Amino acid sequence: MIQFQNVSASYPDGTVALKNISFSIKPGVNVAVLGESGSGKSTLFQLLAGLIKPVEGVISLNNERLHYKKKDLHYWRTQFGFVLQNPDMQLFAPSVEEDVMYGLLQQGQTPEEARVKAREALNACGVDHLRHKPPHTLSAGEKKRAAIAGAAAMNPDIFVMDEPEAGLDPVNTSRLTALIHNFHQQNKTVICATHNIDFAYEWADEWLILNEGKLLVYGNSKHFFEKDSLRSIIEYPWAYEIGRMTKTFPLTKKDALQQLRKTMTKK
Ligand SMILES: Nc1ncnc2c1ncn2[C@@H]1O[C@H](COP(=O)(O)OP(=O)(O)OP(=O)(O)O)[C@@H](O)[C@H]1O
Repeated sequence: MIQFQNVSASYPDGTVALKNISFSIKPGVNVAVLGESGSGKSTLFQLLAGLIKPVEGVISLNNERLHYKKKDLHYWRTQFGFVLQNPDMQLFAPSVEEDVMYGLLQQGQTPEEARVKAREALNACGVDHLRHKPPHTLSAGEKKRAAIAGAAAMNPDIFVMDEPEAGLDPVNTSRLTALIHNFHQQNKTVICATHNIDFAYEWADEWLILNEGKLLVYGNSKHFFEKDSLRSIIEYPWAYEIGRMTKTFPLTKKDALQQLRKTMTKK
């Protein structure tokens, strides 16, 4: 279980990016982190990665508090797979395959084992054909998928992804959704910041909404969108809206489209 207890964070220039945030995320849950630009999503992820320290409050995983000594941080980070907002910050090896293998080799795996796992992850993310290319020559969407493959290859319990769908075309966004469902089946926790609520609606169990550095609401999918008061803050997923109109509440875009077709044919 990941816990934030009264966590506040600020930057050296004095910007207070998060104010007194508390929440708990149970293992195996998919959480969508939403909020306007500048609301504090990336700051929350930097805190989770131990890249910045809170000015107040406690961050813990399975009741173990995050400490900032090099050894503690190293252990903490082995439990997470991070996908940063900007993949250029993450990809550095001469080839995509070497990049994905890097973390595995650091773990002490043999080059043979590392290559097999890297190929599996690259395949799952649809970038195996790019494995020999230098990462900087990839398109933005390809870089993103290579970075996701790097995290997936390490088989962490928790994935933390900052706008992983940004720059992906619809086919690759669907692939990413399938990958998240796959992680879910393996009881992994997925925490994902996104501006695309329709993408999140396909996989999120819980929703965490930030507004100007404050935690506005944390709720589960079942009743989350029934609160009409949230309409002034977020755009509702279109699949939910169709479900509400037709009183069917489908969960997937495919179901929603089918429902819409049925309703249109009746008329
Ligand atoms: N290095 C920094 N130094 C000073 N202020 C920062 C720094 N990084 C972020 N901020 C500020 O902290 C606040 C939260 O920023 P953050 O990047 O966490 O927002 P975000 O919700 O991830 O935004 P976006 O959706 O645009 O990625 C903003 O006011 C931002 O200007």
